[in-house]
Amino acid sequence: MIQSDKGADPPDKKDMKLSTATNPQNGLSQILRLVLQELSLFYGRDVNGVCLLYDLLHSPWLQALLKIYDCLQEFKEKKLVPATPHAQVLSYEVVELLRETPTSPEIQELRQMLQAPHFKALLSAHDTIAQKDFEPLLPPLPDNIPESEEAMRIVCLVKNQQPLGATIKRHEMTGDILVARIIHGGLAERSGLLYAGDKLVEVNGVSVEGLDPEQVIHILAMSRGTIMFKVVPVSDPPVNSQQMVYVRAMTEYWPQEDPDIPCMDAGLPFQKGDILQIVDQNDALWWQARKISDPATCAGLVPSNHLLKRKQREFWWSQPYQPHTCLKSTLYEETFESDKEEFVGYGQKFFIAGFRRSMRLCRRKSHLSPLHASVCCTGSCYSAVGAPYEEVVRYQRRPSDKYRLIVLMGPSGVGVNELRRQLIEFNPSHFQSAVPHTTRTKKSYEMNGREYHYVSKETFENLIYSHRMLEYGEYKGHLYGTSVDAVQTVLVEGKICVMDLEPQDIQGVRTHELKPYVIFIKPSNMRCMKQSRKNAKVITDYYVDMKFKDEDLQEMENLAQRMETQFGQFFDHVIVNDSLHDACAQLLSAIQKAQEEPQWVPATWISSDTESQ
Ligand SMILES: Nc1ncnc2c1ncn2[C@@H]1O[C@H](COP(=O)(O)OP(=O)(O)OP(=O)(O)O)[C@@H](O)[C@H]1O
Repeated sequence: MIQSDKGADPPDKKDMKLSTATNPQNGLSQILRLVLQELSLFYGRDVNGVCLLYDLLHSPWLQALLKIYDCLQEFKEKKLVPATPHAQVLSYEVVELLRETPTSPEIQELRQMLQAPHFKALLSAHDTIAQKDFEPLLPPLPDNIPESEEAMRIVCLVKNQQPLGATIKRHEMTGDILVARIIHGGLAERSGLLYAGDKLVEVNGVSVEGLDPEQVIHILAMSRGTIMFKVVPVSDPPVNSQQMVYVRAMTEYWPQEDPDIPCMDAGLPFQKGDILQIVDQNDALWWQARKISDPATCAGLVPSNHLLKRKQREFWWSQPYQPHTCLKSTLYEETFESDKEEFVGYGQKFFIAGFRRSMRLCRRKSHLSPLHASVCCTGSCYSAVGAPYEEVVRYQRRPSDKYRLIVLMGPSGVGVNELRRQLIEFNPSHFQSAVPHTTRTKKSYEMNGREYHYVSKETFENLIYSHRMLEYGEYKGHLYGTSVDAVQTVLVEGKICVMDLEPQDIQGVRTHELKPYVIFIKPSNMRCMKQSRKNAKVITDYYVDMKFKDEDLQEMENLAQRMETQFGQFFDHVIVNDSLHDACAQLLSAIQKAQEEPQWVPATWISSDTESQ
């Protein structure tokens, strides 16, 4: 026990011995208080810098700092001495006092008690303990530490169900076992005790010298509870100062199928369209990433952009030649020269542009035309060697911004047009289609700019070559298509433009100007489709009122699968069109979210946005 030596000082000396901190004359806090008082006199006047100085000296952090300083000063100046002499003096003085005092039975009893062996033993025990120093006793440093000796670090980690979150490798030249990388969010990283580059010397007391990394991993795998590493720390631990980057996976990746991955168990599998948070790009070949859908888990290894591109290219070259990968339905292959009603929207409550019966058909048929191939295949078809990751950012449309273009996509007959029509009928002042262009001549009952924009073939082709056509096709010798300007006209009016597209046209609309939100309309399973499409009619240009056959439904399902496999990375939302009522409700809600809630969009859309402001 230690205590302050207050009792030893005469009362008049006590004040002097008080710390400068508690002495009201000398304490720093007191000095500061006086300065503040002085300053407060000038505070109201316009003296240069006084207010700033006053505020600074008055700041709570400075006050707190001074308090700590004062406390430390006070503590420093208190003479803390062991209690031993004190206790001895006390017992001696009491005994002396008792001797001098006239004896009485009570004092006699007290004297006996104080002189009793157990009381003496108690005082002696107290003094012995008071003399003890309870600070930990460190062993003396050996005098003969060789200069070449490397500093070691002992690291103990308690292994639970999760992996350690570190990978090891053997140094090519020295054969040392090194920590290759520390996985973000893993046990090793959270401990803050192991770094990439640390040299393993022992694991659980077993020397790793001469062992293969696999043997070391085996030791680790067999260990339960606490694992003790003896490591030679890396001289310069790597610092991850990189910014977090978010990317959309434009391809899929399965670590189990990749023989090149440095550690298969540490790999992160992902699918097209997954949003990944890249947490570490220090390694040129292997990045560390997390799925944003699963942020709590520790990161995993993914190939870097450069490496994945290389892998894609190698895979692409290893595939047999395919002339074109555009998707094409076999549902409609014949042509039927009839003059039947052209607009599906005809005969309804009001006319809706952009619902020409053959619009989707002509686009599908035209994808093999030389004109389309010359424009489309240069860049708009997603090629196998396209960027494997697309950097994305969170985008929240401001109320003053134009609405995002809504793109519906799906296999023939799934209900893309039906849903689009229902949406526009539900609120025609809010949702609208763009008026398409055509090279055919205007009919007597039509109006330029209502059913179509009627233009010459030359004008139409110029629009295509200048990339102002979002989609187009040839049908019965005439060109049909939707231009960027037609979509912009709807958006500028403050309405939501809803259009349908073939998947191969998707790249053309993905611009910062339109910021499209792509909704994939998917068929449900065959059993449900048979039920829900019992009374539905296939819309073709060669049969009227043809019912869906099983083959049609099967074809639809197959095509939907191919679309998802090939273009799934572009889909922002997927709706299964089983019950039309439910699908409409889901569509409305998805569109509302797209316009009002933050969404992941390509980073280039936003940076070009800022530039244009
Ligand atoms: N959920 C549904 N339940 C029942 N019938 C539906 C449903 N969705 C669409 N249909 C019907 O299926 C038929 C085909 O729909 P729609 O014309 O919209 O297909 P599409 O995807 O636009 O394909 P295409 O462009 O080839 O015509 C229409 O008769 C439509 O009313």
